Amino acid sequence: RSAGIIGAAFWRGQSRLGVHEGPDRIRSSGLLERLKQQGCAVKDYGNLVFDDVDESSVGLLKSVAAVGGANRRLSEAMKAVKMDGHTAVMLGGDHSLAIGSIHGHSAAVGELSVVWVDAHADINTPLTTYTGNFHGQPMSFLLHELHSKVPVLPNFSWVKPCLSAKDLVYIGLRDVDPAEHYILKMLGVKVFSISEVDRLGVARVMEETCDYLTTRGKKPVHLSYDIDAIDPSVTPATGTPVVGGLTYREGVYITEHLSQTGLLSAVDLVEVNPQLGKTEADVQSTVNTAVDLLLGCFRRLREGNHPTDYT
Ligand SMILES: N[C@@H](CCCCC(O)O)C(=O)O
Ligand SMILES: [Mn+2]
Ligand SMILES: [Mn+2]
Repeated sequence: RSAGIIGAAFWRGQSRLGVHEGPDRIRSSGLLERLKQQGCAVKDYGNLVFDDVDESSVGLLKSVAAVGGANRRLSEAMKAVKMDGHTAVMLGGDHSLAIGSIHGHSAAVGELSVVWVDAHADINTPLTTYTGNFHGQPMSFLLHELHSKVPVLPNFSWVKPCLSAKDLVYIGLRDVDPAEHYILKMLGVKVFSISEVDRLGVARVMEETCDYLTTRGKKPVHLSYDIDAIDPSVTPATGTPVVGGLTYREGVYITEHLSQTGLLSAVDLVEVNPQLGKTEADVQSTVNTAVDLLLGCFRRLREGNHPTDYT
């Protein structure tokens, strides 16, 4: 297995400064070295350089052209990493980056499944959002079923919907807007909210997630992991924390399980904001958890591991 790392130091999908420091902070905590130590080949594609575009708003929508431009650049980069044969790792940056990440992944592999691990559904449209923050809207640009609900926006005309609602599963939802809840119900999207995690346990959630996604054939899986899915007591350094989240153990189990399917083709790790930890320990706990989640995506098991070239 090999990992292709892309840093997307982008924050204009939301309004709290600092999330652009995520990629370098995750790297400096030893992600690449730890991946190599566990037998994974690693290629670091560095941090994307985003053109300066006007950050003007369109009505409530903030930094529209900047978000569209950054995601177009990311989409091109993701496609290139996948064409190079790696499992792609996109380090955010805010969750609006999932637009480019999933779009570029799909440009390389065609049809894919998405597992979205998050406290939030991020499925507002530009017309239902009440904050204007694009990190709450990425899914609306990606789903075929919502295409007619998304208005034409500057720097977004390159985005082509690339995901069907039946190929999407949410895990960890606990802060969903009414409009989002209506959309999820209307489209019949598969959701394992935190209540289902409580009711079923994470092992059953993952079994059902994988059964659901593979009934119509095995597609490459795109795991979009928002660090705020994890409980804020573990990962406080993030922009939209919500109490009652996944434990560290549940969070890592999700990645161990998906890694063992052999279908994991790209991972986003977003919304780590080093400026939002009250203490350095808060930041380190958040970043360490992000690194451990990513290591779990590349076959690290908590039971222990040894080099495959041992007999
Ligand atoms: N639903 C809220 C909060 C979104 C949180 C975004 C995060 O999950 O990436 C909004 O639309 O602004
Ligand atoms: Mn979130
Ligand atoms: Mn999110």
